[in-house]
Amino acid sequence: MTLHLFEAFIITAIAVFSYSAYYYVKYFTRENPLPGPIPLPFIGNLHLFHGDFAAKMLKLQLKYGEIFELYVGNKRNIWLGNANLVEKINNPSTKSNYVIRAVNQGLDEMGVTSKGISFINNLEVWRFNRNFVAQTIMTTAFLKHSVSTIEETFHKMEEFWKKLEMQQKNTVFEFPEWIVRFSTDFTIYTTTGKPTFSMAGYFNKLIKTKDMKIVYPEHELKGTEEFIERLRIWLTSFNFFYLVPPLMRHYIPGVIQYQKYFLKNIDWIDQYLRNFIRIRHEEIKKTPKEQELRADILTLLITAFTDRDTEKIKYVQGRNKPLTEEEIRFIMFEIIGGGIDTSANSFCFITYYICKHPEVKKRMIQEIDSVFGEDRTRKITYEDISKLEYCDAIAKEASRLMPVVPSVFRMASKDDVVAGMKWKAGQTFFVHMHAIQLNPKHWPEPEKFDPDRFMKNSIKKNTLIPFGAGVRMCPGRHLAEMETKALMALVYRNFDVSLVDPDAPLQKVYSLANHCEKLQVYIKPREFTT
Ligand code: HEM
Repeated sequence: MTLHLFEAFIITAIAVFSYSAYYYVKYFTRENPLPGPIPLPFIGNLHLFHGDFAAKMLKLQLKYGEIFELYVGNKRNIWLGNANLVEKINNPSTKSNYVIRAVNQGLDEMGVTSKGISFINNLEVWRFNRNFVAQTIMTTAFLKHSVSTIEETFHKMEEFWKKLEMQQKNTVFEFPEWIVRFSTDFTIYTTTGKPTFSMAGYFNKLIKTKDMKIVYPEHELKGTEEFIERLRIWLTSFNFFYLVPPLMRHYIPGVIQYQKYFLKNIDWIDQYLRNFIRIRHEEIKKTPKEQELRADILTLLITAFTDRDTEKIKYVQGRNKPLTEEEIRFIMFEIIGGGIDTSANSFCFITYYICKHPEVKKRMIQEIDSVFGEDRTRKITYEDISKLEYCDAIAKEASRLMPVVPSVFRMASKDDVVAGMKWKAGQTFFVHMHAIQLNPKHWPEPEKFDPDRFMKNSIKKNTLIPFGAGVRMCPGRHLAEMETKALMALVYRNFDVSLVDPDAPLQKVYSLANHCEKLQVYIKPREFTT
C-alpha cells in the first residue's frame, strides 16, 4: 500500500515536472513576447487576482507599459492601454474581426455565451437581441418617456430623504445604498411596467416611527431587496467563472461549493424574472384586444410577432414567431442587469467628485438653476436635460477618472495585426479603458478632475470610452447618460449634498464593474433666498 502511494507520488511529481518544463519552454519561446508577470503552470497569473482586480490591472499596466500580457490558466491575454492600439478592436464595422468577446468554458457553464447579448457567441442571436434592445431603449420616444419615470421615482426618494432628515437632523445617508435602490426601482419599472419597492424597503429599515413606515406587500419588498443582493452575487460570480480554470472549479473541494452556490444564484434570478413574465402574460391574455397595452419593454417582448404586437419595431432576419420565455428572460436580464449597478455606481462616483470640488459644484448648480429658473417644482423635460452642458462635462470627467466598466475583452476571429505584431485567430485582447483614460499621452495632468476638458476641446478618438466602442458598444448609453443628468438636475435643484468626511478617499471595489463601496453624505434641502 505504502509502495503504491509512493509510486503514485513519483508519477504525479514526474507528470507535474514534465508539464511545468513543457509550459515554460512554450512560454519562453512564445511569439511576440511582451512584458508582464511570469505565469505559473496550470493557473497562469491567477494568484495575482485576489482583492480589487481592476485596481491591480491598472497597477500592472503602469508597471509594464501600454501593452502587457497576463495569463488566465494557460491562455494569454493582451492588455492595451493606449487609444491608438485599440483602433482595430473598436472598429464599428459589422465586418470587424472583434465581434466575439470570448470563448470560455466557464462562461458557457454560466449560460451567457449562447443567450442574451453581452457575452453571447452566436452572432445571429446576438444581432437579433441587440437590435431588439436598440429599437426600444435607444429611441428618442423611449428616452423622453423615461424622463418622467425618473422624475416620479426621484420624488419618492426625495420624500424619504426629507422624512429621515426630519427624524434626525444631520442624518448620515449611505449614498450608494440609496442610489442603487433608485436605479433598481426605475429600471425594473421601465422594463416591466411593475413598481418595485426597494427604496421603500430601505426607508422602512431606517425610519424609527412605526406609523411612518410605508405599507407595501411584504413579499414584494423582500423580493426586490433580495434581487439587488443576487445581482451583486451574479456580478462577482462572473469573474469566478471566467478566471478560475474548469479543473479547479470541478474538482477542488471548497471551489466546487462556490460553483454550486453561484449556479443556485443564477437559478434564483431566473425564477425571479420568470415570475414577471408569467404575470404579464396572464395580464395580456385577460386584456380585451381593443384595449391598448402598456408599452413597457416586457410587453413589447411578449407581444412581438403576435396579434397583440402594436409596435412598429423592424425585426431583423425574417423572424416571424414569438419570442420564447427563455429569449424574453435573457433580454430582460440584459437590460435590468446591465442597467442597475452601472448607472447607480456611475452616479455615486460623479457625486463624490462634485462634493470634492466646491468650485465645480457651484458652477453646476448655477447651470441647473439657469435652466430650471426659480420654479423648483416644474417638471423636467428631455429638452431641459440636453441643455445641461456643464453637467455633461462633469459626468464625462468622472467617468474618465473612474469608469464603472474599466476594461472590456474581445477575441480576434481571424489572424490579425495589432500593435504592429501578428496574432493568431483566438487571441484575446483587453481594451483597458481606465488605463487609456489616465494615459498622459492622451490627457495632460490625467489625475486632475477638470470638467473643462470637455467644454473647450474635441475628444480624440478612443481616448474616452466609458461605454466601450465599436460593434459591441453599450446600447444603454443614451439611457444611462440621460438618467445621470436628469438625476443631477433633480438632486441638486432641491438638495445640498456634502461628504460626511471631506478627506475620505473614493472607496470602491471591483466585481465585473467598479462598485462604489461606501459614500456617506449629508443631504439637506437647499435654502432659497426667494
Ligand atoms: C453608466 C452606465 C453604463 C456604463 C458605464 C456601461 C458600460 C458598458 C460597456 C463598457 C459595455 C461594453 C462595450 C464594449 O464591449 O465595447 C457595455 C455593454 C452593454 N451594456 Fe452598458 N453601460 C451602462 C449602462 C447600461 C444600461 C442602462 C443598459 C441597458 C438598459 C446597458 C446594457 C448593455 C448591454 C446589453 C451591453 C452588451 C452589448 C453587446 O455586447 O453587444 N448598459 N456597457
